[in-house]
Amino acid sequence: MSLTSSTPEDAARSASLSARSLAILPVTARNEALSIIHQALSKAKLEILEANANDMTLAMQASNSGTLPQSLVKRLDLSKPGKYEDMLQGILDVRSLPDPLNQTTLRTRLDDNLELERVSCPIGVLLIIFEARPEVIANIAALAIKSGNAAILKGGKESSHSFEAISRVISSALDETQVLNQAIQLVKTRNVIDELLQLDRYIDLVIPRGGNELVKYVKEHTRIPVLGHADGLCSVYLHKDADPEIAKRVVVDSKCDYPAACNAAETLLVHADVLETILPGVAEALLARGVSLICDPQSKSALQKQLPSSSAALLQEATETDYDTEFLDLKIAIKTVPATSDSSSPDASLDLAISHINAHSSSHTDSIVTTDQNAAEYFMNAVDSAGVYWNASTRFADGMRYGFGTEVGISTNKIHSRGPVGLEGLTIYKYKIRGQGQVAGEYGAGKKAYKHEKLQ
Ligand SMILES: NC(=O)C1=CN([C@@H]2O[C@H](COP(=O)(O)OP(=O)(O)OC[C@H]3O[C@@H](n4cnc5c(N)ncnc54)[C@H](OP(=O)(O)O)[C@@H]3O)[C@@H](O)[C@H]2O)C=CC1
Ligand SMILES: N[C@@H](CCC(=O)OP(=O)(O)O)C(=O)O
Repeated sequence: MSLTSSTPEDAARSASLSARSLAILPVTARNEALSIIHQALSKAKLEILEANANDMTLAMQASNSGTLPQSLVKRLDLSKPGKYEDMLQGILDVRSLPDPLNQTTLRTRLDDNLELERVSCPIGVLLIIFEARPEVIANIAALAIKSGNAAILKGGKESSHSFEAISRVISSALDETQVLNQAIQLVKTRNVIDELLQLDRYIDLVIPRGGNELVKYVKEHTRIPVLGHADGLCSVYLHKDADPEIAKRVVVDSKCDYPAACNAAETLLVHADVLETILPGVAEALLARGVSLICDPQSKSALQKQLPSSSAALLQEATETDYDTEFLDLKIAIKTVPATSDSSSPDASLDLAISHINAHSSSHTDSIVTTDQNAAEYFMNAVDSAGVYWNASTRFADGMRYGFGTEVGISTNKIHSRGPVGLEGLTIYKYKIRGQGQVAGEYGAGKKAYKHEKLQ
């Protein structure tokens, strides 16, 4: 990993050259590089946590003076129990996954001794811009190396000490491997991004992971394909026949497990029939975890009837913008889905919930709680999001939880990869033809015919 390429163009050019050599390294060499990085990061834990403590001191000062959101401080904190170990485990998990390269996904006999094959391969050079979450650098470095891609990384400025310490360790670890040091490049400041975005001759894909503004900015300033990982405005919908215990578990986990994450729920949709039956238990559980409930008039009046007055006094009133807000905090906007019937639809309320989600969510992850399998399958087919869940927390949207080892982030793009991006999301394919001197002009009307036989 290079910390010091002299210009953005040098960084991109050398990354591009390294990508060529990485693409043809055997999986044993790529895995060995991951083992060496893992050992180095394990050994350097104290040094890295010290650097992270420096970032945290500055971030907490800024947060106390109101200039930095709490959600950013939470993401930045690498000392939270288990976080460092999860980062290390992610590297080992990626190492144990099957090689994503050179996998044949199609074979066709075009004619005798003329075979077509589709084979997975790396994308090339990735430019990945992400938030101030220090462990992401190790996650992405592991995925990039295993998938044979070079990567240029830019983390959030608040994580600069942690980022530099982790980069230094990965950089000297790479010197002991067959992966060229320049395959993973670091850029430290945002002012080089504009120039990198112009280098489409060297960079093959940009992955901006952060707020909508970042993704929009990148899309407007480059000709390089962009795989946006934008905000997560995730919803949970409690249908009329939801199981009350499942409703409580799913909603509380979706909101409270890690409120600063993009896969935390921000909106709770509730069928009108269960406002006074299931919602109160869910609301009490959320209030007990310190969540502010921002309610529409129907849900507020139902809860005022059902909750003790001390809890009812905590309810807040929603405005329309609350249903378009990613709080990243212990807050949730509650909206009632009217109990309605419509002869043209078997379940008009379900359609209303789906329409709300398709209009207001960020196509990241949305969940329905219901005991009705048909309603659940209908919801999962009709909601246009990267993750659509039934009776499960939105917090499952994650590469580690999907068995991808770890993730680059969660793509909110529709192509080329959607949801948590792991090794498969970082590969593309090429077509190989093996022939014996055949030419295209031999085939066609009145000439030889193609066989087009599917091969195993
Ligand atoms: N879908 C997903 O996988 C993820 C989504 N998110 C979303 O990200 C948001 C939180 O992250 P937040 O800290 O606000 O992230 P930001 O979008 O503010 O920043 C993320 C990164 O982008 C850089 N950046 C921002 N704007 C520009 C620009 N115009 N030009 C160049 N670089 C730029 C920042 O640089 P600098 O720090 O130097 O300013 C930082 O490195 C939430 O909405 C969350 O849901 C977060 C993580 C993953
Ligand atoms: N997939 C990760 C969260 C990904 C993510 O975007 O996180 P964040 O940077 O906190 O918004 C997880 O479940 O913790």
